[in-house]
Parts: sequence; structure tokens; C-alpha cells
Amino acid sequence: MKKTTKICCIGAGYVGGPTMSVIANQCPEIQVTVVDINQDRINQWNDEDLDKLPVYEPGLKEIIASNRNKNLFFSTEVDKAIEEADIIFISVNTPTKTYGKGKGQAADLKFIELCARNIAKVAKTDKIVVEKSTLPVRTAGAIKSILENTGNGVNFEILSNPEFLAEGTAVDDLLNADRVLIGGDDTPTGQKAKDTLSAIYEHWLPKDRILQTNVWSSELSKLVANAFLAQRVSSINSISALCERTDANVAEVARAIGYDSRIGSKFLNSSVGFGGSCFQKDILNLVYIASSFGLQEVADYWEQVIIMNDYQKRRFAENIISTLYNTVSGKKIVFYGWAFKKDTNDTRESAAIYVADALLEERAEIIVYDPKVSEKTIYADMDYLNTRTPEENRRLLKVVKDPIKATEEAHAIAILTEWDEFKTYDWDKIYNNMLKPAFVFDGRRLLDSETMTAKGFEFYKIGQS
Ligand SMILES: NC(=O)c1ccc[n+]([C@@H]2O[C@H](COP(=O)([O-])OP(=O)(O)OC[C@H]3O[C@@H](n4cnc5c(N)ncnc54)[C@H](O)[C@@H]3O)[C@@H](O)[C@H]2O)c1
Ligand SMILES: O=c1ccn([C@@H]2O[C@H](COP(=O)(O)OP(=O)(O)O[C@H]3O[C@H](CO)[C@@H](O)[C@H](O)[C@H]3O)[C@@H](O)[C@H]2O)c(=O)[nH]1
Repeated sequence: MKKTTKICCIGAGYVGGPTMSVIANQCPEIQVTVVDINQDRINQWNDEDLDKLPVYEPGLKEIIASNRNKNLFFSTEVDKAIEEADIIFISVNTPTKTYGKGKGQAADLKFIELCARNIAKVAKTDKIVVEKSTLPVRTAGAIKSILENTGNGVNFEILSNPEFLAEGTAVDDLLNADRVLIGGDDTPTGQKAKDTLSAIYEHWLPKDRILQTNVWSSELSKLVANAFLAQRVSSINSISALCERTDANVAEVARAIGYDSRIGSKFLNSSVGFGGSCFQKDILNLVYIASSFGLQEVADYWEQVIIMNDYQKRRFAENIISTLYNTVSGKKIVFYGWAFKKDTNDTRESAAIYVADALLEERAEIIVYDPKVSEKTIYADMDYLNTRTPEENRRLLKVVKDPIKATEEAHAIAILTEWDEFKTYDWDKIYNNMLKPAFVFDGRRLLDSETMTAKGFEFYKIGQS
């Protein structure tokens, strides 16, 4: 009888969970086990109530419902899953370092190293080890060294297979990936490992979308893809500031340039600034790598993308303060949205956090409504900044479940996430609820200026005067 292929994925987060669920769904003959050291997270993945999964992604709960405990398992038994697996994906977090050399820029690889050491300790048979996490170029070398020097003499092939899914569209991105990148050695065993991994994706993707490269190109391409995408957002955001001074409209400019097929129309939506766990972290990592090779001009070039993003968030907050007669002290400002983009419950590096912080420094009172983000997460985000005490954060910022009631006696509304439901609200009722003049600051260019102005609002939209 043919032996069942077994996959273990270490790290049941925003990447490990959805990626492995889709692999299990598309490859019924493969057994997939996703492991994590965080017992709470695993409990959530195993929760009977599919609305309690730790990651919200459209289409995900349906996939989990039809595969969980058939060929898809979530567990804390890390060693057992490693031992049994033929292929091990490492999908743990690689945050920006907060200490020591490279603090504030370099990727913290301690979780990766722990995984490598654990695999080396436990593995008794040959394994393919796949870097799914985003890693600095040449990390595979470090993993290889740990595995070969501390292992039990078994053979490890190390592949780089960065993930390109975007949150909010993870399932669709996985099912219809533009490309899958597989980096590995050109040796016969390296080629065999690349082909084994490729065969998994070939279950649902055409072969010509699966690119094979050397390991270093694959690792670097992931950082570069994110840097290019973020650069587009910062570029259009820089132009939004100019539009606000010149009566040009950033959407019209984006459309006009996007029609040029060399430029393309995607990723030109001006906003309050990009967030998410990846863009900033990966660019900082690129900046660190470039400067550690003495390429200061390269480092400075990419750092500007972050500087522009910080400027955009600051500019949005400052515009609220100056428009509200240069003081927001004691004024009630309602935040519509806290997630870093729509259709996700993820708030990492969300612009909302930094705008809230700037307004709280000016003693505003903030009321937050987000359809998917919990009160606990919002307070954790604010406390993490360490700008003020947790008690002050809870006194000045409230989280509510009724977005319309929240606007009673409010001085202003700020739109921080582009949730579709905000477009469907009864804005006449909201107008009546608010103090006058009723200000709306649209950081996502979600609402129509003419309609909002006709209703009586003082309406400000990023990138439009
Ligand atoms: N979030 C995204 O959209 C996205 C997309 C592409 C790539 N990435 C990259 O993928 C990686 C994972 O990102 P994420 O958003 O899923 O992170 P995450 O924080 O959501 O999940 C990581 C998980 O790994 C677990 N973990 C850490 N060390 C462990 C260990 N030694 N053993 C077992 N479990 C361990 C943590 O408990 C956590 O649950 C990062 O490198 C990130 O840059 C993320
Ligand atoms: O035109 C745009 C496009 C995006 N954004 C913002 O940019 C941030 C990132 O958005 P997006 O890239 O859609 O989501 P992520 O989940 O962060 O995905 C990025 O980061 C992932 C993690 O590395 C990669 O896998 C994806 O390919 C890459 O798109 C969000 O705050 C968006 O609101 C804009 O402001 N304007």
C-alpha cells in the first residue's frame, strides 16, 4: 500500500492556518497537521463554533468545516508531528527585533532557530524542511547548519517557499496564486525536493505558475515583492498630499497613470497609510540587510517608503486636529474601523493605532467600532505602545458594538478601515446624531464627497481638497 504523505506545519497563525487548510482541501490524500506552542490558538482552531477560529478570512471556515479531523489536524504535539512528517513547513513569526544588534530593523530569527533545533532533535527520518516564514536572504544557510550539526545524521533538504497571500483574500489568493516560488539547491536531491513540493501545488495550480529558483533568490524575492508593493502605496500617498493642496484628485491621478500598462492600475489606492504585519517589517529587514552590506544608498532609498508612510498617518491625525479648530481635547471622535484593511481581524501595524495615539495625546475621547476586532485586541494594541497607562487608555478610548449609537453627540468620525458596511449606513441618521458642524475624515476614500456634503457633513477625504 502507498504510504500517506504527511505534512507538519509549525506555526498556526495567519499563514500556517489558511495555507495548510487549503493544501488539505486540495490534496485529500495528504495528511496535514498544524502545530503550535500556543495552546489557546490551537483550541480556537479546534473550536466547534467556527466563528471562534483565531483567523477571520472569507471562505476559511467552510474549508475548515469540511476537512478538520479528516486530513487536517491542529495540535500542540509538536514533536510527534515533526517525527511523523515527510515535509515540514516552518511558518512561525519573524517580527522586527526589539533588542540588541539590528534592534528596530533586523528580523528576529529566534523562533526560526528554535524550530530548526527542535526538528534536528526529533527527526529520525529524512525530511524536506520548507521555509514558509518570510526570512532574510541567506537564512536557509543558518537552518542547514543547525540541522546538519545537531541532527541525528538524517538528510534534510531545505527549501524556500515564501507565501504571497494577502489577508482578507487569503483563501482566494491561495487557490488562484499568481505564482508559487520554490527555492532550493540544484543538486539531484535538491531538485527532487523542489519537485516534491511543486507536485503539491500542481494539485490545483498550472505548472507554469510554479517558479523554481535558487534559495537566495527565493528568500530575497519575498522581501522585494513586499517592498515594491508598499512603495506603490507610499508613492500614491505622497501624491495625495500634493492633490490636497492643488485641487487635483488623487483617484483621478491614479486612474490616469494606471491606464499606462507599464504602470498598471493595482495598488494605487491612496489611504491613511499601509499597515499589516508584513510591509514595514519586511522593508526594515531589507534596509538592514542592505546597510549591513555597506549599501547605504540602497538602504536609504527603501527606508523612504516607511518615512512616507509615517508621514501619511501623522498628516491624517494632524488634519483632524487642525480642522477641529486646533483642539480635540475632550472632543468625541468616532473611529470606524480598527483592522489594517477590510475583511480581516488582524490589527498589526494598523494605521488606526497610530492615529488614535496621536489624538489621545491631544486628549481626545475616542470611540472605536470595528465589525471583527475585539475590545481586548484594541486595548492590547494601545497598551503595547506604552504611551500612557492601561487605565488611561481605557478611560479615554471606548470600544462599542453599535456604530450608529456611537455617533450621538460626536464631534467627528474618522474612517480608518474600508469595511463595506460603512457605505450602507444611514448617514442622514448619523448626521442628526452628531454635534454640528459634523465632521467626517475619510482615510480610505470610501464615501462619495458630493453625497456627504449634500447631507450637511464637513467632509474631508484623503487626496482631495
Ligand atoms: N500574515 C500574513 O499575511 C503573511 C503573509 C505572507 C508571509 N507571512 C510571513 O509568515 C510568517 C508567519 O506570519 P503569521 O502572520 O502567520 O504569524 P502569526 O504570529 O500569526 O503566527 C505564528 C505562530 O507561530 C507560533 N510559534 C512561534 N514559535 C513557535 C515554535 N517554536 N513552535 C511552534 N509554534 C511556534 C506562534 O505561537 C504563532 O501562533 C512570518 O514570517 C510572516 O512574515 C505572513
Ligand atoms: O492600494 C493600496 C493597497 C494596499 N493598501 C494598504 O496596504 C496594506 C497592506 O495591504 P495588502 O498588501 O493588501 O495586505 P497584506 O495582508 O499586508 O499583504 C501583503 O503582505 C503579505 C505578507 O508578506 C504578502 O504576502 C502579500 O502579498 C502583500 O500584499 C493595508 O493596510 C492596505 O490598506 C493601500 O493603502 N492602498
